[in-house]
Amino acid sequence: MRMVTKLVSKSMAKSLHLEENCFLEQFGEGAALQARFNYYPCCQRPDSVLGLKPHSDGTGYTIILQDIEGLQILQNQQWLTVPTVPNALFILMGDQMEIMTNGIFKSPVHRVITNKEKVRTSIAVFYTPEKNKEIGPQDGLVNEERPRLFKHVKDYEIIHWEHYQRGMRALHTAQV
Ligand SMILES: O=C(O)CCC(=O)C(=O)O
Ligand SMILES: [Fe+2]
Repeated sequence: MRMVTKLVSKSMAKSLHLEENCFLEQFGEGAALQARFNYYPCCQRPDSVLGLKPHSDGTGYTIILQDIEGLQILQNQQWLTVPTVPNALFILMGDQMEIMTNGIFKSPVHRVITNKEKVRTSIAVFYTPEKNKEIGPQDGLVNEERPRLFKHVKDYEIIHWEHYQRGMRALHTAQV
């Protein structure tokens, strides 16, 4: 998984014409990788029961492997289903990547719906900056055309969790 995060972090930096290690440096040597194994049983009332409530992740980003469809992303007030691609990992931006890219990569609200016939399992690996490490918009992404949108933050996932439990987003707390 470390290798995946190195590859993904470098690729994202390159795609924004930044020095390839800049995000890895923000995450720090002690960046956390935590895996959550999700099991969604069949549900007789998928019309009224969700597998996971709408939320954004407080991570840098989250690496997801899913066996069947169920994960949905909110875009323009519409829920879009993330397709299952065999042997593919799905990389979902978290709030801290939105902060580091000064709003260029968006951390989407997502949810999991339930299914009458099929059990669903997924593995979510949460990649989060090192404890006590300050992160913020990357220098090359703040300029006259794109003013700074976010402050520097530290241990953002704590405030994110407090908001999550109340069904709220925390990203506004990092806005300038
Ligand atoms: O089960 C999934 O596909 C996504 C899980 C998720 O969004 C989460 O654990 O934060
Ligand atoms: Fe999530």
